This record gives sequence, C-alpha cells and structure tokens, in this order.
Amino acid sequence: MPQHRRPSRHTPAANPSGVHFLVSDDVLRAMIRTCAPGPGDLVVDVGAGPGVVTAAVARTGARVIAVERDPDFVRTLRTRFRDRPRVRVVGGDLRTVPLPRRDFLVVANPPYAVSTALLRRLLGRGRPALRCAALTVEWGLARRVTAPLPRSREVAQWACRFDLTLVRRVPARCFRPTPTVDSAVLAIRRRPMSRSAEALATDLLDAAWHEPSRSVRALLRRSDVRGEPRLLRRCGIEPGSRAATVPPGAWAALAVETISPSARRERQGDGV
Ligand SMILES: C[S@@+](CC[C@H](N)C(=O)[O-])C[C@H]1O[C@@H](n2cnc3c(N)ncnc32)[C@H](O)[C@@H]1O
Repeated sequence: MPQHRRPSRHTPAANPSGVHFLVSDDVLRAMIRTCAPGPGDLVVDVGAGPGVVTAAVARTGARVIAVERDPDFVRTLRTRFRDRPRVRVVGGDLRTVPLPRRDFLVVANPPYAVSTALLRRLLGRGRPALRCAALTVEWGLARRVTAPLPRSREVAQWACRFDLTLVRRVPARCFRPTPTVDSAVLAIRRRPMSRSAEALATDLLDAAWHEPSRSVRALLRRSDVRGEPRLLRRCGIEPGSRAATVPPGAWAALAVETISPSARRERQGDGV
C-alpha cells in the first residue's frame, strides 16, 4: 500500500503559486534511494517549499542547499531548519541561482512550469558539476526525455552525457493539491567520461543527427573513430544500421572506448 503522509503543520493549506506539494513517503524514499546521498555529499533541493524534501535529505547526513523563490516559504524554511547547520536556505529563482562548483546532487520536486528550464540548466553544455539527480517531473516529460531514441536533438545531447531513466510513475494523488496529470521520478546520472570523450560523443551524435539515413559504417569512415564491428557491437551499435537508430548512450560508449580503450579495459578487469 502506498503510504501517504497526512498533511503536516509544514504542508501549506492554500496553493498560492499553483504548485503541488509531495505527500507520499514512498515517493520521497524512492527519490532518496535514487541518489543515495550521505555525509560528505552536497545536495540541492530546488523549489523547496515548506521543506519536505530538504528535511528527508538532511536526515541522511548530507549538506543541503534549499532554494525557494516564495518569500513566505523562505521564512518557513529558515525557521524550520534554524538548528540544522548543514541546511542552507537560499531565497531565489532556481533558473538563476548559482549552482555549486563542486560535485553535487539534486533531489527535488520542482514546479512543473520550470522543469524544462531546470533540465537545461543542469544538463546543458556549461558542464555544471551535477553527479546525480532525482526529480519529479510530469509523466509526459519523463517519457520524452527517457525515450531510447529521443525526438529532439537537445534531449539526445543530454542523454549522451547523462543516463536518464524512469524510476517510477507517481500517481497524481501523491501531491496536494492533486494535479491533473501523473508524474514520474526521473533519475539523472552523469556518464563517467572525460571531457574529450564527451566532446567526441557530442560530435558523433551531431553527425548522426545531420545524416540520419547514413549507415554507421559510412559515418565513421569520415571520422577518426575506428569502426571495427566488434568494438561497435560492444558499444551496442550494429555497424550496418542507420545512424538515426543509434541511442545516444551508445555514441557515448563508443567515444569512451575511442578516447581511452586501455583505461576502459583495465576498469573491466581484462587489461594487462
Ligand atoms: C511543486 S512545489 C514543491 C514544494 C516541496 N518541494 C514539496 O515537494 O512539497 C514547488 C515549489 O517551488 C517554488 N517555486 C516556484 N517557482 C520557483 C522558481 N522559479 N525558483 C525557485 N522556487 C520556485 C514554489 O514556491 C514551491 O514552493
């Protein structure tokens, strides 16, 4: 049985900003499990509201930055966490507040209206130091960004650098007030790649996007990448297939193999 928390003294009765507050402990636990924060980690909760996610993350021993735009919630958060030195409350807009420079996690139930803007910030080219995120987003958006073959080039670029997966569907009843659509917990994990591998993966993806009907073999002949069938298959790529049918994660795997094949073999335990 899904567990729904009774609205606590921190759950606002009114809904002044048209937002939906999380009232499911199951969903909260799934979000925490996804990023598994702990002492030594820095976690950002964007759109912290009354602090339900912030409080759960703080209990893991991680440091938390709670970002909230609404001045009333900022006051509530400051009062609620005044005795928790590991929680810092930042009043500001999640689209513009500076993100940590050091490696960080995001665990949050942000407002749907700015989900895409948030994803652009976290996953875009500026290379923020995001390691992992667990976000609630609308079900439709979660499906689009986790599609094996994304329909938009921007999402494909995100999926090249990050592994985007659906953790679970979240029924609308897990929020108050109840939204009209279901949501999902979206997991985002940075792929372990060097900067050069990341650049190469992006180039390969761009080339495929430019000539979707060309075969992978033909596409690679124009690049410096060795296209041996065994290597391609190990990366999940069928050499004769059309470029458009290669998932972004497979281009990422090929880039990693190309940039540092020996390092990768060693990691897998079959090196010299
Ligand atoms: C969906 S509610 C979630 C609140 C809380 N995290 C929870 O799960 O119950 C989103 C919160 O984001 C805040 N918010 C809306 N737009 C924002 C923005 N651009 N920047 C920061 N916070 C924002 C709202 O005031 C609201 O408290």
